[in-house]
This record gives sequence, structure tokens and C-alpha cells, in this order.
Amino acid sequence: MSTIKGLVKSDVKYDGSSLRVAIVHARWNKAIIDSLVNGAITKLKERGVKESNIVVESVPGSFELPLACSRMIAGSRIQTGAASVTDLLGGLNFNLPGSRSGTPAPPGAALPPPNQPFDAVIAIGVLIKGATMHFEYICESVSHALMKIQLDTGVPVIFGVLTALTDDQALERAGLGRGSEKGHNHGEDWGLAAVEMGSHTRRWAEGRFS
Ligand SMILES: Nc1c(NC[C@H](O)[C@H](O)[C@H](O)CO)[nH]c(=O)[nH]c1=O
Ligand SMILES: CC(=O)[C@@H](O)COP(=O)(O)O
Repeated sequence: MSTIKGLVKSDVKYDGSSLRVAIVHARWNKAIIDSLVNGAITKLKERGVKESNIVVESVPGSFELPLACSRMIAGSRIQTGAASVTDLLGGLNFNLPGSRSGTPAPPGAALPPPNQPFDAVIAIGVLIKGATMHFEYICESVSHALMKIQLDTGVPVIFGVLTALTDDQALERAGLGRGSEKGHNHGEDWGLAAVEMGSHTRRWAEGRFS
């Protein structure tokens, strides 16, 4: 009997060419992480997201993912309104960038090109159950925190955290299964979800609905 489970892919091939996407990944269980990240990047590019608009950052473990997502979303917004350092500081000049030698930055010293806010963030981690309750506490806190960040900021945070009870469960969900069944790389699904949700939230923000 065929399974009723699984994601039904959208018929719409969402265009990612104008989107800016961040991938934040933990470094625990690196071989699995690397496969998931590569899967996500492959699909982002397949949907037209420019390589220059794909930002990848890493943190020690999954427990650090929520803070990283929160601060990167905030940081991606900070320069969109300021034309220069002094503008950012309301006209005050505290000898900022360009004055490492102590010379004041020229009035109106330009910031690096304004950031485009992230249209979506993919949070990737691999949690594998151990002998203690550490697994449960991290899974619970991280999942709730990532959901809160996306609802608070309005920026889609794609839940790319594997919560595996065994090594093989994690390997198969990265397309690295050790048996005959290699499994499916869920990172690909997360890349596609990031483009879809980034496209949706942009459109909805403009009051446009399908
Ligand atoms: N056991 C796993 C961890 N543990 C580390 C925590 O995520 C965190 O980095 C540490 O407690 C310091 O705050 N992280 C994973 O991503 N995967 C694991 O299986
Ligand atoms: C996900 C975890 O925190 C887990 O891998 C840690 O293993 P243990 O519970 O044996 O310390």
C-alpha cells in the first residue's frame, strides 16, 4: 500500500531571482549537515537565487540556531534605511569605519552597499538522541524558538532541524542512507520552501493574493 505521507510539491516553480536567503547551520554531525546544506543551496540556485544572495553562517550547535537567526534577520535590516555612517547615527560622527588609524571618517562616509533584508532563513541542525534527556530539551526549545522568530519578524524561518532517534534516521534524511535505501535529502525541500515562502511573504506584504 503506497504511503499517504509526504510533501506534495507545488506546481508553481517560484522565482527566486530577486530573493536573498540566509542559511544558518550547526556544526554537530558535520557529514550530515554538509549534505543538507548542499541540498538546500542546490535547490535555491535551481530556483534562480543568485549565489551572491545566499548567505551561509555556522554556529556550534542547534541550540545556537535561534539567536543566530534572530540577529541575522535584524542585521540584514539595519542598513536598508541609512545612506551613511553619520546618517545611521543621526548626524553624529564617532570616528567610525575608515578611521582605524584614528582619523575621523569623512562626513557622510558611506556604509557598504545597503543590505537587502533576508526574504527567508533556513535553520539547519542535526540532533541525534543520546543517552540523556539533552536531546528532548534542545529539540523542544529550538523548535519553539524558531517558530517564534518567524512569527515575530515576519521572515520565514524554514525548520531544517533533524530530530533523529538513530544515526540511520539522520543519514537517510540527508540522502546518505547506509543500506540500499539512500533516503531523500530534506535539505532540498528546505531550499524550495525558502523560495516559496519568501515569494509568498513578499507578495502578501504588498496585499497581493492568488
Ligand atoms: N548533541 C547535539 C548538540 N548539542 C550541542 C548544543 O546544540 C549546544 O551547542 C550546546 O549545548 C552549547 O549551547 N547540538 C546539535 O546540533 N546536535 C546534537 O546532536
Ligand atoms: C542531541 C544531544 O544532545 C545528544 O546527542 C547528547 O547525547 P547524550 O544525551 O548522550 O549526552
